[in-house]
Amino acid sequence: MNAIELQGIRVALDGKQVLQDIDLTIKQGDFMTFLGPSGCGKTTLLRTIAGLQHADAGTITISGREVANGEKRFHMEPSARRLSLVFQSYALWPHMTVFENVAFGLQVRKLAKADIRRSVEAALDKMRIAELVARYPSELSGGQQQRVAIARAIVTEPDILLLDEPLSNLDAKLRVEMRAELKRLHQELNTTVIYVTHDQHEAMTLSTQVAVFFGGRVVQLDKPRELYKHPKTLQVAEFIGNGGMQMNQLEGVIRAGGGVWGSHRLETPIAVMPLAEGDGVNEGLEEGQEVVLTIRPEDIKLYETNQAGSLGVSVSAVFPSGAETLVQLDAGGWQLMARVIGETEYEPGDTLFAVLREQQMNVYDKKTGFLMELSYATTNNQLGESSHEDRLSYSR
Ligand SMILES: Nc1ncnc2c1ncn2[C@@H]1O[C@H](COP(=O)(O)OP(=O)(O)OP(=O)(O)O)[C@@H](O)[C@H]1O
Repeated sequence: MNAIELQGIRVALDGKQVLQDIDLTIKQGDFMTFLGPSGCGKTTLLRTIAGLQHADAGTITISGREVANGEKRFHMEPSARRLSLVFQSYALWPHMTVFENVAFGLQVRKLAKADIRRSVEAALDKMRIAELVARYPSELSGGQQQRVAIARAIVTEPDILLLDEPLSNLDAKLRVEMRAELKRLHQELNTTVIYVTHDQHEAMTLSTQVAVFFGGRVVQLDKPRELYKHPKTLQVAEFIGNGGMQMNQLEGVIRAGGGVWGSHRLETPIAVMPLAEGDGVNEGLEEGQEVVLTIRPEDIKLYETNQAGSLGVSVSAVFPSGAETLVQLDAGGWQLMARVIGETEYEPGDTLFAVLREQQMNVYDKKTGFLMELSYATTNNQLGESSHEDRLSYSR
């Protein structure tokens, strides 16, 4: 059974449409992340699922039960939806001990004292903070407070756990630690989790599914790996490419018999991809169509000797970081970043040969921003065997 189904959800706040026709299915046991820039509606959708915000239109079904219907003005109380919400601010009660904070939700339900104690201890154990049981929030670090907030959310054994940027108030080291804790917790509890963040790393490392939001719409729903490999629009590619996950962008143009990349403002193209023809392949391409190609640094391989289809480049800067080295390259005036595992001996000014792995390139229509499905005439891992003479050259 699906844990949550959203159909046609619309929400306006202060006369402004904040969510527009959201359709989304979240499966039981998924770790679904709502990812997107600030103000795109992630929190509003989370609050709408929780029942803290009413949908103007659309339906929400949780575990097969309709909990909201905008058209019918039906909105089930948040407490009846069997879900728990953890906010960015931990919102612990300062005058209560850790035990009392975590026990509160169970006391409201008037459970037996012995059962409450057992459940609270189990939740604190899961969050690895059993020893803090008698402390007050003011005696806890930020990370410990967030663990208490999560213990409080899981103690009621909700079907669904909603987490709104729960790590954003923590320092970098604690964030990494808590990320691992959340992953472990999800695997252990097998609860459906919805997680809001604008941090791509968090989304990639934690989620089973990611919904990318822009302007109140879900623009892509995918597994993290797919999202990383094939962003459906240039906007998504650029967003995913921020935050340390660099993405190279090259402008190009479609010419008869080939796609020409990185050449838009250059006399000589830095790369030409022979496009396959016939049987409807690559139909609809227009001569002169402007495109943007993206390729990740790890998909550019560097060689010291000339390779078939390689590109002559010069090293403009080297950024070692221990496990890997980023090498900035100048390709005929175009800057590219390549990632090399470990350390390198390369130095600025060195001449190298770069091979762009064609299967890992994404090509977008510059006008619409949508990913294009292109088939190339060569399927080897390199640029193709085209010699420089074969390349279609044109001037600015
Ligand atoms: N109570 C409100 N009244 C009016 N507009 C609101 C209200 N709450 C949010 N908004 C607007 O709705 C839009 C979506 O806000 P929301 O908080 O859902 O975005 P978000 O993607 O979660 O952003 P962030 O990552 O900054 O929290 C924003 O433009 C915001 O200004």
